[in-house]
Formats: sequence, C-alpha cells, structure tokens
Amino acid sequence: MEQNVIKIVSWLQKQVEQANVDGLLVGVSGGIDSAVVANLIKRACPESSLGVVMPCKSQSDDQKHATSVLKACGLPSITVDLTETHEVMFSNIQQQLKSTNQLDENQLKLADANLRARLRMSTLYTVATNHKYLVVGTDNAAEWYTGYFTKYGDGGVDLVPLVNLTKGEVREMAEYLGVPGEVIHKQPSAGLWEGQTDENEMGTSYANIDRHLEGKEIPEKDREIIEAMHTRSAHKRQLPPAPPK
Ligand SMILES: Nc1ncnc2c1ncn2[C@@H]1O[C@H](COP(=O)(O)OP(=O)(O)OC[C@H]2O[C@@H]([n+]3cccc(C(=O)O)c3)[C@H](O)[C@@H]2O)[C@@H](O)[C@H]1O
Ligand SMILES: Nc1ncnc2c1ncn2[C@@H]1O[C@H](COP(=O)(O)OP(=O)(O)OP(=O)(O)O)[C@@H](O)[C@H]1O
Ligand SMILES: [Mg+2]
Repeated sequence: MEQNVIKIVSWLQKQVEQANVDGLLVGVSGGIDSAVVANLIKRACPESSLGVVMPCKSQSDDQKHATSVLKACGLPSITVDLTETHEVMFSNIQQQLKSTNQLDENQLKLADANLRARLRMSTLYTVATNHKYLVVGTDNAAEWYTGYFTKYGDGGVDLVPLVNLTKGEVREMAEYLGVPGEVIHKQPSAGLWEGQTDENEMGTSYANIDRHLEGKEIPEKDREIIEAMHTRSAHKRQLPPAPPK
C-alpha cells in the first residue's frame, strides 16, 4: 500500500509541474473517496492544497465527517454553502418548465440531483482558477466503469488519481492513510436525495463490481446490471461526438 500511495503522490506532483500550476484542490464530502484524495493532495502539495466543503441540502453527519477528514490529514479548507444558490436556480428552471407545460416530474428529480453535482464542479473551478490549482476528481474504477457519476459534474475534473483502484482498494488505502473509521465504514452515498445509497440506486454492490473488474465470477443478474450501466455510460468516457469534416 505504501508503494501505491508513493506512486500516486509523485504522479500528482508531476501533473502539477507539467501543468505549470501552483497546487491541487478537491471537494470534500465526508465520504471515503474524497477523504483518500484529500490525504493524497496534502502529501503531494503540503503547502499548496485545499479542500472545498460544499453543502447543498446535505445531511449534518456528512459535514461532521468532512470536518473530521480535514482535521485528520491537516488539509486547509473553505466552505461554500450551495443550498440557496441551488434553490434559486432550480426553482427558476422548474417554474419556466411548468408554466410552458414542459415539466416531467421524474426526469426533473434526476436533473435536480445532477445540478447539485454541476454546481459543485463550477464552484471548484472558480476556486481553482483563483488559486492557480488543478481540480482533482475522486472517481474510482467501479464508478468509472459503470458511469456512476454526473457528466460534467463530479466527472468534470482535471485529474483522476483513483481511477485504477477498485472500491475495496480505496478502502484499504483509506485505512493506511488514517481516514477516520466512521467515514470508512459508512454506506457510500452521493447524498443526492434523502436516504440515497449508491448500492440501492445501482441495484448491485461495489463488492460485485470490484469482483467483476477483477475478472471473477459474480451472479448473472449483477453482471447484466453492471454491463448495461457500462454500455449506457460509454458517452461519459469519451469526447463529445463530432460530425466528419
Ligand atoms: N448516447 C449519448 N451520447 C451523448 N450524450 C448522452 C448520451 N446519452 C445521454 N447523454 C447525455 O448525458 C446526460 C445523462 O448523464 P448524467 O447527466 O451524468 O446523468 P445520469 O447518468 O442519468 O445520472 C447520473 C448518475 O450518477 C449518479 N451519481 C451522480 C453524482 C455523484 C455520484 C456519486 O457516486 O457520488 C453518483 C447519480 O445518482 C445518477 O445515478 C443526458 O442528459 C444527456 O445530456
Ligand atoms: N457536500 C460536498 N462537499 C464537497 N464535495 C462534495 C460534496 N458532495 C460531493 N462532493 C464531491 O463529489 C464527489 C463524488 O461523490 P461520491 O459520493 O462519489 O464520493 P465520496 O462522497 O467521496 O465517497 P462515497 O462514494 O463513499 O460516498 C466527492 O468525492 C466530492 O469530491
Ligand atoms: Mg458520497
């Protein structure tokens, strides 16, 4: 594990040098993926790294966990509360759709969740430009393969240091890095709506996705779910399609 950490930390340092920027930042949610990245960027750029906490109708536990992650790794932070910003933007869009008879309640619920992720992305780039830092993403191999992220939201980043690690490997790295236990052991959640957990929404488990990525046998039903997510999300892992010249 130590070797893996050293490898990623020096890769991050190289990216900073090559991009000719001053440092790195990450959104810190109180979840395990951003906790690991927070530790890695602090190691890569001890004097020029930043965590950004961005509550948006978030659970109070998440904020408590974000604070304990930041304290444990000594990463400085700022907090930008997006609750009001989201409220203004979302209710304006909703009103316009409603008054013109174009509102689809179910679709808009999903769009609402993705809007929060995209407001966070805009916030991170605003702070990154101010500091001359790069935005570091937190997607792991399981999320990347299944496309379980918001296009141009939490997927809109400059670097993806965890993209080759399964969720299990992220957990092992979190333990090695001293991430607080309550963060390591809670259910992964995008916090996109009340009571949401990743595994409920996906209909399969990270353990199955990890096993599938490692080439091991998993139940046929889970294999089908994972492959369907992978196919459906191909566009998120590519540049936007363009017509031939
Ligand atoms: N074939 C295609 N070619 C090009 N573009 C295509 C496309 N199909 C859809 N699109 C575009 O992509 C959009 C759909 O993609 P997107 O907006 O990402 O939305 P979508 O994939 O529907 O939803 C995002 C998923 O990621 C989950 N998520 C989000 C954020 C964080 C986390 C987490 O783990 O923390 C999880 C979230 O719960 C949800 O299940 C469509 O609205 C359309 O604009
Ligand atoms: N409230 C928040 N404040 C700051 N960043 C956030 C917040 N919510 C989400 N993010 C950013 O979006 C990323 C994607 O969320 P995701 O839930 O996949 O990761 P996580 O919360 O770190 O871990 P887990 O998957 O275990 O919940 C986070 O890692 C973080 O960078
Ligand atoms: Mg989360």
